Amino acid sequence: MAIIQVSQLKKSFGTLDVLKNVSFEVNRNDVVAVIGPSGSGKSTMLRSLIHLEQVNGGTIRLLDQDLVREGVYASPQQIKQITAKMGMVFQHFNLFPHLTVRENLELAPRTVKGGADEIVRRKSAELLEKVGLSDKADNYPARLSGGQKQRVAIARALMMDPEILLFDEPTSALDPELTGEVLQVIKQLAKESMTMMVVTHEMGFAREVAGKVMFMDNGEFIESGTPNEMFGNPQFERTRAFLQKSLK
Ligand SMILES: Nc1ncnc2c1ncn2[C@@H]1O[C@H](COP(=O)(O)OP(=O)(O)OP(=O)(O)O)[C@@H](O)[C@H]1O
Repeated sequence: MAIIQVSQLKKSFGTLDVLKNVSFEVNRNDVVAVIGPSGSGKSTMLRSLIHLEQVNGGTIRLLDQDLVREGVYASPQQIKQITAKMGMVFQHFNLFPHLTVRENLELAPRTVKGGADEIVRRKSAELLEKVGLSDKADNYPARLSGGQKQRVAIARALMMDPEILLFDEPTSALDPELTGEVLQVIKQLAKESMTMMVVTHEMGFAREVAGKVMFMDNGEFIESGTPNEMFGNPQFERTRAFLQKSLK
């Protein structure tokens, strides 16, 4: 069942048409890798899904509710309610530098959801264990490696029990030797059937973990298919040309 349904999405920044006509669906439990050249609109598409960008036209239906239908947005209250079921992980982590790792995890559940202290504390401990960072709970982000920061960011997103997780180039800011630990956490989430869209330049990850790969170019999805189709089938010419160029 499709829990992300997007049709004819359009987004411009001034005179620059960044999303020209974006349509796609993602089913529950799918892991989708979004690939494509720099500037093609991948981040803007992802940010539009969680209402960090306001689109100029088209429809985004999430978990059977319209965030925006033919360019008309739901009420602020409905938008809040819909986007509360989604989590996002950013390229540059976006952790609060003045809060410890544990406080980063617990801030939103306490303030937004008004969670009981003990339950929130238990959950943050569980999630830090899940991402292998139990011993860093009282550290400030500045004391962590990039890979550790990104694992904290993932744990923080999970604190809100999202039904959909969006990742915007989660390993692009990391030294190559630190990408593995982050990809491992995402792989584990895939095993647990989390619905995920991952904008990535890591073709190995797309091949290994994603059930579907979507190739965006110039504000549109041009080709999509299973990793085997996309990376092996000459029919997907545009993707193949992009891969050849990006491997050079
Ligand atoms: N807030 C903004 N204001 C003006 N232009 C923007 C803004 N955000 C993005 N753009 C422009 O929109 C285009 C698409 O950007 P976007 O970040 O979505 O591409 P991308 O495919 O994610 O690229 P990359 O792989 O380099 O991250 C780029 O030309 C970018 O400069």
